[in-house]
Amino acid sequence: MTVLDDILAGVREDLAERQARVSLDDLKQEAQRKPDAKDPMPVFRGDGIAVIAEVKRSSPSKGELAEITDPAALAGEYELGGAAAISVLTEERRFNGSLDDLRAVRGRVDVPVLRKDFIVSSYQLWEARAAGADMVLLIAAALEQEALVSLIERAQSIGLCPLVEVHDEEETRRAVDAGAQLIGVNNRNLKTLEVDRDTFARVAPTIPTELVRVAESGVRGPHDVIEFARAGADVVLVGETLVTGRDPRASVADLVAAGSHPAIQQRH
Ligand SMILES: O=P(O)(O)OC[C@@H](O)[C@@H](O)c1c[nH]c2ccccc12
Repeated sequence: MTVLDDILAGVREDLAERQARVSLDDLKQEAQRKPDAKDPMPVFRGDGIAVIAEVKRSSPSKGELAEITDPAALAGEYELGGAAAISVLTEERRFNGSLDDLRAVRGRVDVPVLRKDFIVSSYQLWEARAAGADMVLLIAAALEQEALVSLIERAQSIGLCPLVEVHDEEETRRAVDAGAQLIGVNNRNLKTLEVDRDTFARVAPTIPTELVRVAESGVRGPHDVIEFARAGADVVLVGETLVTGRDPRASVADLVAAGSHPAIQQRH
């Protein structure tokens, strides 16, 4: 059993509990009362490398990273530093996140908000929208092709922008076939939790140029932003470096500045 299998088993148990408490109809009604979702794609395709800054308390590989008593305040700092979007981990068991964190962040920032979780059911898409999310992560390694296709379509139909996460060329082919417009290459293998920063450079060339490419995990600072940009990233997604640093606003600003360096060739 891989780490991913183990995480997914816990996610399914927690999901079943929530489904027993709140009906899908009630969730849909709540989602429909929310303002329309914000589309992150124009900014992602715009000048410079966009930074998605993540609210991440813990991870299965490192345990507790930061206490984060006020996720909204942290997200506010990220936004002031120039983050193009905020990612909020909502998985509870391993990442110590919650949908309450996402709601709090949504209440504070104007930029798009990503629900970062292990989504296996359209119920979780409605939960995301009801909590005010604009984007959702869909992990190719966690989904059969049929489920990936239908979750991408369903997400789009309720106004959510799906970020489809891949880790190798085969998953990339599946994501492209499934109609993904926004593809994240995770430098961390979710089956072993190992980070290999060369993953992005290896996999990115197999993503069609008209799609938007996100480099995920292992971004330690401005130098890595420049490296991933040179390898074809339009966007970087950064968690640990920001939550463990002393000044999250300044850290984001440094990454954003690196991503607008004139030496970086813009693809879009
Ligand atoms: O903390 P890092 O190394 O900057 O990584 C952030 C993000 O990429 C990582 O949290 C992540 C990428 N894909 C995921 C899927 C599930 C949970 C977490 C993740």
